[in-house]
Amino acid sequence: MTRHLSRFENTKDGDLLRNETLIRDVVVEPKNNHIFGSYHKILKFAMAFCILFLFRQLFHEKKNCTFTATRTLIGNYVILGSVLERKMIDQHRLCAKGGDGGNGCFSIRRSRHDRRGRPDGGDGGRGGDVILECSAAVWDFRGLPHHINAKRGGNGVSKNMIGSRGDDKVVLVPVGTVIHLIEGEFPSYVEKKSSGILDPWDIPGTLDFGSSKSSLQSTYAGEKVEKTDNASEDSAPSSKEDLKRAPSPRFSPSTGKSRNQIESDFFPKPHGYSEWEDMDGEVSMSGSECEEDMEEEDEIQYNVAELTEPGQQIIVAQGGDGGLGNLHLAKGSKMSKYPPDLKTEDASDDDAYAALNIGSPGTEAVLLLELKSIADVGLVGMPNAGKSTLLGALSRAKPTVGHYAFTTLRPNLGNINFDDLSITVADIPGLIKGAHENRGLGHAFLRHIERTKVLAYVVDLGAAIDGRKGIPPWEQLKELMLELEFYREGLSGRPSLVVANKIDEAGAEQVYQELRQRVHGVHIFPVCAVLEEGISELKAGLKMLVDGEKSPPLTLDGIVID
Ligand SMILES: Nc1nc2c(ncn2[C@@H]2O[C@H](COP(=O)(O)OP(=O)(O)OP(=O)(O)O)[C@@H](O)[C@H]2O)c(=O)[nH]1
Repeated sequence: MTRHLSRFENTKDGDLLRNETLIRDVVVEPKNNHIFGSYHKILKFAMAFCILFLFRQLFHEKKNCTFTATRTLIGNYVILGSVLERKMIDQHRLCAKGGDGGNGCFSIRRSRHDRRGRPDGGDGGRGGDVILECSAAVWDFRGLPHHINAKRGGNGVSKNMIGSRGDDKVVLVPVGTVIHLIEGEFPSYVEKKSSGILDPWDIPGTLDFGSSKSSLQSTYAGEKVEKTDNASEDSAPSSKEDLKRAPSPRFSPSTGKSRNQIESDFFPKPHGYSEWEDMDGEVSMSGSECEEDMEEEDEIQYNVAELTEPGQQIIVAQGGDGGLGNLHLAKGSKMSKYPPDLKTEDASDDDAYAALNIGSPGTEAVLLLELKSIADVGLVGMPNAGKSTLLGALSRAKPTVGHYAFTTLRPNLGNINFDDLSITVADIPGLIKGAHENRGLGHAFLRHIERTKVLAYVVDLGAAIDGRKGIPPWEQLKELMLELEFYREGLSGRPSLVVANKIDEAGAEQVYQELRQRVHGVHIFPVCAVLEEGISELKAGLKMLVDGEKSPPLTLDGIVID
């Protein structure tokens, strides 16, 4: 599937953000390693119980009971499996908080030769980041917690020892996760992991901003990615070196001054270094300006980032910087005199000192995660049209098939392999009239169609024959198209073909002939998904469309209805 992702990279939704950021060792959340984590736990438990029971019976040489126990074991597994199969969770609200930075240490090292002593307090370690990692092992957002907090950095210690860095929290999310920002800081892509020993002072960057907001382009994993237009337009340091020198602008609760302001009081700015001026300007805005910004941030910012490739990582909440130990505070600052003469130092300096000594809080973000499946072909049809059966016939996928509507509750993916190409096909839950108003499975269905390149409309030829109360295939087509258009204009205009399914049913041949007369332009493929008839022709038709060959699409004008 990875190979096809690049096809979406230039779509409006597919614009990616990236950042130059180093990342450290990570602790993977074991809970999310499998979509049905809890489901499998229960099954394992049931299996273990039954196996124990089996051994007990064997031990007592009761063969009849052994047979009963085996049957119970299989029965339990099947029943639990079907009961616990639940609806896909493809939307998730997440509150992420980066770990706070550790506090700097205040320590004076005295010796026989140096009675006055020297400062040797180490700095606090950085807090951990909250990272979302794209993984093919995860199907939906099941098991993903709503609140994720990364670990706090360790406090600095004497003998100039830096506090330990807080552990990152890495959670796995499925391929095709789109991130919307409700509140907080913009996420930033992790470009590469550092292999060496970690620097607790290493500050991951925010977004990589260039001179022109819309023309900014960079590479991620060998592919070109673009920053979305709605990304933040603030100025920020351009290189990692600058980022190290310019700590993130945060406010100190004790002094009311920003961390930048305090640090610039203590450490003189390098001559001609304009970024400091910019950063200061940004931080020292008036209260009313801050409030305005806060109000703006309350609105949801859609599609700030998306994860489309396994292994991609994004920092959604950054750890706070560690506080300075007294060794660093003394160096290069006004406080070169040590220990400080508390009588002569003024109170504001004390406050400022305390503010620098305390680690910064980690950033917080409230996000809305949304899953949009990525496939080359989307099978679109009314419930019971035979989409799941068709997917099984086209690929080796084994989706659930049932003679009742809404058997499919989540998109199933399958691959059609050709010598030179592999096509991903998604069987999407059935669509009913009013789906755009969230009827039936509504948006849960339509969302997944947005990402497919080619649409295969699956119609049931037997729906209205022999006095059945179903909808004739041409009307099915019209309703499907209207629902797509109501949901998002232009969605139905993608390359498409029509699959006339259930041709094996009595009277279906006449319906097929009528369908051909009523629907013009688009290619129609008669198939019997159950018996796998007409499948090879359909595969060839899909390949042609995915390859980008021109073919007349289905249009509303091309459908004739009485
Ligand atoms: N006679 C006949 N029946 C078929 C054919 N294809 C599918 N069916 C039957 O139609 C019923 C519905 O099939 P599904 O594949 O579950 O249909 P679906 O479109 O995935 O249904 P939803 O999950 O509700 O969207 C099942 O009973 C299938 O056996 C076909 O080619 N011929």
